[in-house]
Amino acid sequence: MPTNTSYNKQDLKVLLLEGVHPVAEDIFRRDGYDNVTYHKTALSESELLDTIRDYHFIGIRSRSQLTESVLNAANKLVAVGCFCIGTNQVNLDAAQSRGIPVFNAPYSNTRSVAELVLGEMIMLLRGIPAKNAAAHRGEWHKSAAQSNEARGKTLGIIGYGHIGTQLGILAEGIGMKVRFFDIENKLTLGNAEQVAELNDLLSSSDVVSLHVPETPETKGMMGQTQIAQMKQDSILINASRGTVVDIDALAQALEDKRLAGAAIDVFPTEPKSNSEEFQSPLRAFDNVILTPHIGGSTQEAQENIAIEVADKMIKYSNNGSTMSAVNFPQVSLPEHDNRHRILHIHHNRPGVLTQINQILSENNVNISGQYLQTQGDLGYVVTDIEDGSSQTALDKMRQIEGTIRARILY
Ligand SMILES: NC(=O)c1ccc[n+]([C@@H]2O[C@H](COP(=O)([O-])OP(=O)(O)OC[C@H]3O[C@@H](n4cnc5c(N)ncnc54)[C@H](O)[C@@H]3O)[C@@H](O)[C@H]2O)c1
Ligand SMILES: O=C(O)CC[C@@H](O)C(=O)O
Repeated sequence: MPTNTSYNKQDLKVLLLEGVHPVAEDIFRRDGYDNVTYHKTALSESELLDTIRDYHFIGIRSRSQLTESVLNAANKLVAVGCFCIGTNQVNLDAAQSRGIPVFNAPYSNTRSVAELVLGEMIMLLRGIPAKNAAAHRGEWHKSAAQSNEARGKTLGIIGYGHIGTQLGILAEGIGMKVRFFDIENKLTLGNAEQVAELNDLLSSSDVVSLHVPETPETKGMMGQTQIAQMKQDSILINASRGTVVDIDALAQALEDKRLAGAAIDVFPTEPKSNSEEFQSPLRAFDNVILTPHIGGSTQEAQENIAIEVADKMIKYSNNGSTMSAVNFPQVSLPEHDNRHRILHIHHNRPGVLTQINQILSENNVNISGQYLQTQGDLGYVVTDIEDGSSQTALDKMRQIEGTIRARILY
């Protein structure tokens, strides 16, 4: 249901990129945000620099890079929606320091990734990708050589989070033994076993599958040394982030017949659009499944993501709630029917709350509810008020030292 706001929703411009599921556009329009621009592709940095200044909301997937310069140009930007899990394509600190929350969908496509990896693992253990490629060329490789059941084999999962755990359960369901390596101590599901050292996992697994985020520590974490620690004729799967595996080292291990195969969904450099050629040394190998970053691309996942992220952006716009923002203090707010709500975003320093309340008191504004949350250098104070001059109070709050932005909802 459209809610009343202090602004005209039709004046707020929404830019949806990278073919996010169309239900996102429907959700914005249904709530009264009629000014939606929808693109099937990503925009380059220079295109974003030209375009973003007009928009209040932007929805992207993993290709569009919201760098500090792009965010500098985004004068009107209120919030960013990443219609995916990963948020490494956004400079989160730069967004935070400008008071822009970034939302994502941390769970909606995890099952899709786990299912794809399970399928790839079974295919690779049977040597199907190479046999399939040969059959397409007219060759007939009827042989059981290097063709194995998954039952009884060991799957080593690196990163036992939302995807890693689901994969572990699915793999145990077909009789695999599951071991995992994670930097955190994790509650193990099923009969999975956490191992303390990465090389222990690598040297004992028939299949190694990566499910870590992109961080400084995971960049290149599967390099020449780690790949050399993997068992002879084992399989490497990466559907996490392209920077995690050294592709040249993997290509060399395949060339040397150290590994039996691989499945790679994410790459250090990915084409910006479907019309750009995909370049990779892995194209030379029949025993490698190459997929165009579609681990989470199912109808079910994309629709759920669109609903989740569009709802979060609209809720923030209409009501100020920031639940599950990845770079912002998280506040879950009740509706504010018949009350004005002032949102104040500031650098987290002592005395700001006192000054806000002083201003409200001096303007005879009666507070009916107040919420404060901080994260790092950012403070977020939400004040519901019943009477008094809210616009004057807002104008004064904007003068408080350290204020990044403030707005009012009614
Ligand atoms: N291919 C796709 O289309 C696709 C789709 C969804 C997610 N992803 C990517 O998959 C990855 C995992 O997603 P998730 O939802 O399971 O994330 P998650 O945050 O739930 O789990 C990540 C796990 O990795 C662990 N970890 C972090 N750093 C580590 C390190 N250095 N060594 C070992 N473990 C480490 C964390 O403790 C956590 O348990 C993310 O990079 C995400 O962007 C890709
Ligand atoms: O949809 C995408 O572009 C990214 C999918 C995936 O990598 C994610 O981070 O959720």
